[in-house]
Amino acid sequence: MVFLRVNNVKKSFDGKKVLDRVFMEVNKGERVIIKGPNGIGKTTLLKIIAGIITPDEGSVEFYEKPKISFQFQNAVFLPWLSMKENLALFAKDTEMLNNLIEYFSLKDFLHLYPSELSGGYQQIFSFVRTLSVPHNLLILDEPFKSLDPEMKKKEKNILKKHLEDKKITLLMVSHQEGEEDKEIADQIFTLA
Ligand SMILES: Nc1ncnc2c1ncn2[C@@H]1O[C@H](COP(=O)(O)OP(=O)(O)OP(=O)(O)O)[C@@H](O)[C@H]1O
Repeated sequence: MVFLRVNNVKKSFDGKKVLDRVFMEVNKGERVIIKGPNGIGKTTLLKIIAGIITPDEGSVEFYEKPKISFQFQNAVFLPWLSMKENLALFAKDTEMLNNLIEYFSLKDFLHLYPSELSGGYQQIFSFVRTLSVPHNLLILDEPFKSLDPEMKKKEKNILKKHLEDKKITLLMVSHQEGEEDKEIADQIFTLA
């Protein structure tokens, strides 16, 4: 069953063509990894699908009402709130949130402010928040960036379990090497 279709999408910034005639079809529950060199337009495509950026031409059609949770490439938190307060703002699935706090051993970090966390832990908190926002379409922009191999494995394992359990559709930008993407992806979509 088709979940979404990207139909002939074009986008330019300041007269520079970034996306040109992009077509994409994603089935419900499918896991799509989007690849391509830096600056080719991967984030722009994700933002167009999420409705954050409007395409110059073309359209994105959904065949089921999307409930989107989006992890941005750079973690965005309110600097004047603790991590606990930041999570409480959006992470409405408290069962998922508490399970993930336990799984990633984050309890000791909850009282800290975003600027007091390492880059890797900011990414993990961002991932935890994204999974704890109710969704049927999960959009992850380089979620493994800045993670050490052990954390990356942990994050991948919980992501796979989450997708399997709930029939969630995944769009993910990733720069993983070689066979690594195949652990998660049903479809690899390359922008060139
Ligand atoms: N709001 C914007 N205004 C102007 N130019 C933009 C804007 N957003 C993106 N661009 C440009 O569009 C191009 C594609 O950017 P995008 O972030 O989509 O690439 P990417 O493939 O995700 O790159 P990376 O792998 O480095 O994250 C870049 O040249 C970027 O500078």
